[in-house]
Amino acid sequence: MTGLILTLNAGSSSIKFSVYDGDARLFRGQVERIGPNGRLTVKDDQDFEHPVTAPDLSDHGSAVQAILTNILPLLDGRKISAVGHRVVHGGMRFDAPAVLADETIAYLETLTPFAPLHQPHNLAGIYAARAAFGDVPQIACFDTAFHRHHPFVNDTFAIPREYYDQGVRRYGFHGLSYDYITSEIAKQSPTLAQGRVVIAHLGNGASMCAVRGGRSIASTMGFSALDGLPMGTRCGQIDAGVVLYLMQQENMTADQISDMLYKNSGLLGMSGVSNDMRTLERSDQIGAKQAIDYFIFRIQRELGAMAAVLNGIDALIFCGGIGENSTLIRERVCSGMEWMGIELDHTRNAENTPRISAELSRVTVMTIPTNEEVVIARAVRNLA
Ligand SMILES: Nc1ncnc2c1ncn2[C@@H]1O[C@H](COP(=O)(O)OP(=O)(O)O)[C@@H](O)[C@H]1O
Ligand SMILES: CC(=O)OP(=O)(O)O
Ligand SMILES: [Mg+2]
Repeated sequence: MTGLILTLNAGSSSIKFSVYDGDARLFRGQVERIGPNGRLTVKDDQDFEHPVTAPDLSDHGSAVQAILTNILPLLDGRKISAVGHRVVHGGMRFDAPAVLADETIAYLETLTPFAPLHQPHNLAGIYAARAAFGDVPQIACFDTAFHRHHPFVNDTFAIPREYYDQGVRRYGFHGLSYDYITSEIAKQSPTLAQGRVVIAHLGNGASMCAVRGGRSIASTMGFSALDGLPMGTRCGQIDAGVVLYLMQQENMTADQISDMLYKNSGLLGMSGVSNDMRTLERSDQIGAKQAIDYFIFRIQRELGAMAAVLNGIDALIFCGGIGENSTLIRERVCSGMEWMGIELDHTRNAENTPRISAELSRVTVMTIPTNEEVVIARAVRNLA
């Protein structure tokens, strides 16, 4: 491929992007906290931060526009020859990246109700890139693909079979991140790559994945990106009876419940303070403390479950905005897990070094910065 590759990775609260020339990354950056306090950063590969103009970062569509307006002038006239997108949901159909034909996009539109906080933003990026770059190949990389070969018991709910056949399954998400981390483990330790690894992707969205021999066995996320751990604004695992109660006794509509569970729950809903872990860590409000306590409790509980599913654990990897940066959260997750063979080295943990477990810890604990863009660019080079 002669031209440049643009990757777009729209999350629930951010859009990350990179520009690659073959394997070499030329630029990267992100719009963080999309909304009234959104912030755009653009860096080159020497980590030099370019000045930006970003008048409107109020929603995902305007954030994509701002990214394009700011990076295209930096390319010295070189053309973008392919665009790779993170797409959260690939449904039952995709277990690998795909070229975005009209018919594929139409299929992805039908999955919006499965991932309302993500899929529309991913599609907005696809439409914006089409408008900006015309016919250049566009490739979708699916968060669900990494998990598509879960054993049946980890793919189903105990409801009538017809719903499984319709696609009501435990898909799992954050697959690009898990794919990247798995490939990094393989580079750093071929022995661990063959082993039983639990990866905790703790960002604004958060999930954990059990990996054996490089393949996903289980995810804490299920049918939607609501399940599992509590997140910035999402509830995580919830008794279906609560949803029935809200409908039947509180007379809430489906839209109201959806808004509540996706946008007003999780760390934000519990704390009444913020969805942002940095703010919660600094807060002295009781709600902030309780929200963090619950976050830790659920991660530890799922860690036990993941280790059981894997028949033991050889490594625990932290990634995502919280996993990569919060010394406190990693410390608290590991504290009390000595029975499982986890022992932190507190100095290394405070330094965010890759290996943060103690020399004699039976389980290797690591912090590995995730990079979904590398996985997207890899797929574009293979398919475009
Ligand atoms: N130094 C830090 N300490 C604690 N939390 C942090 C730190 N840096 C970032 N975070 C948290 O990471 C989360 C965002 O993670 P990220 O993976 O970037 O989000 P997204 O899911 O939108 O991609 C926020 O809750 C933010 O507060
Ligand atoms: C699937 C998901 O939760 O993604 P994000 O962490 O980007 O919100
Ligand atoms: Mg993310």
